[in-house]
Amino acid sequence: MSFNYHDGVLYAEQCSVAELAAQYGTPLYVYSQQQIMNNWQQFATVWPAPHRLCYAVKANSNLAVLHLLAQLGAGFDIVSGGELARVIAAGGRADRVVFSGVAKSRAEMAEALAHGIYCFNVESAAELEQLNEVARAHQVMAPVSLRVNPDVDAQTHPYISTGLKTNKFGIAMSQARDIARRAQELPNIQLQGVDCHIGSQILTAAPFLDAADRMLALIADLRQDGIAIQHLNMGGGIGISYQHEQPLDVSAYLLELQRRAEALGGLTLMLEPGRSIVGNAGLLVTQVAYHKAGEDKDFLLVDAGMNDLMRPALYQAYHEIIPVQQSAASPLLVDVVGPVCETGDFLGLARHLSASAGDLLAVMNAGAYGFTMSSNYNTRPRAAEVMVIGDQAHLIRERETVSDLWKGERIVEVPR
Ligand SMILES: Cc1ncc(COP(=O)(O)O)c(C=O)c1O
Ligand SMILES: N[C@@H](CCCC[NH3+])C(=O)O
Repeated sequence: MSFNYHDGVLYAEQCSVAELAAQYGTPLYVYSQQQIMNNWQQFATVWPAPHRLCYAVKANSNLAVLHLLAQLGAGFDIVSGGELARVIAAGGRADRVVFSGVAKSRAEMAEALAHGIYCFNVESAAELEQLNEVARAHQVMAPVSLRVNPDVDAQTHPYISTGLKTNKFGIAMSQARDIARRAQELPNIQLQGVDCHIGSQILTAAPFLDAADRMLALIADLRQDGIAIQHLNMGGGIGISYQHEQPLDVSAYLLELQRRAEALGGLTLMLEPGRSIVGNAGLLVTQVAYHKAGEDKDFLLVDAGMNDLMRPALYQAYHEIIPVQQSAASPLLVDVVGPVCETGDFLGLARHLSASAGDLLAVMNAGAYGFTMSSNYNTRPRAAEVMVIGDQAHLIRERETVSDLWKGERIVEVPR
């Protein structure tokens, strides 16, 4: 791991987290470049070409993170025109981009066609028809993968489960053959593959392999219908350890996927990992503003809130919270809560910590869906982000200033 204690002080690679907080202020996101690279290699070493890894940009879309992954040879899974623009700005290759999302606009389709992306992961019959129209208007062929909903239970939090037929995502398995046939008929659609994504923070291989079997059976059916399918994209979703969970063995999963796909033959495999690439490579540093002794329990009131890290409030997600400077004082039972005016504004409940005003805490495993889900609620500027490379720290996003937050707003005079 790239975050370790030395003489009681937390380090990110060879940089003291306390010194980073002193230099850049808090709340502060700190990422380890080495950890991102290690996570990437874990996939890349067992995934020989032509198989392709498309990093899910939504997990962490900082340009420095995207640039690093582009240099490592990554493709990118995007869900908006904004994410496409980020990939391009970071030096990513458009021809390695796959475009997911249930409600792509015409403008987003046109933009992605102009850049020559690898394919659109199409999620409905209506989207397919619209994409054909947009491609025809631009006199190009639109490369397409059909995102199918395999109806498997990913056994994860209901808000991040996407592969059940009650979820909004993907084309129902029962409609996939008809829609594939329609794709063949449409003059500006080039059907290349099929994909699925069953959910996120999945800790066992079983739901993935169950989905893979269903997708492979579909590919066999489509081929029987005379429809050539060249790739199978199994999406992202590989979980990480936030508490003491045992995550699945990535290489074993990838090898088993390859083994099952080889039985069918002629398939390029793709994945869209997000969290498993950046999740454990980031932490959020926050400073304790006050210690409040309550009647029933104590609170540590800190300067990071749900607007900085939304996962605890939104999913009751657990993030380990540790002191930046270890102390010998005996820990107290506390709720670690933010400054936002919401009861759901907590980073951790019922934790054993000894910390007082001015002390720094690190919220661990915050590299994925941390900064990207942050907001300006309560007119709070978003945190700065720092990338650590060995003993060097690089400011990769400045803290917002308050006046940034009303850019574009207009005062309207009240009629007299
Ligand atoms: C279509 C798609 N692909 C990939 C991902 C990345 O998932 P994860 O970060 O769990 O790997 C997501 C998010 O859940 C997604 O919706
Ligand atoms: N945002 C979720 C992950 C899933 C999002 C993408 N489908 C999280 O923080 O865990």
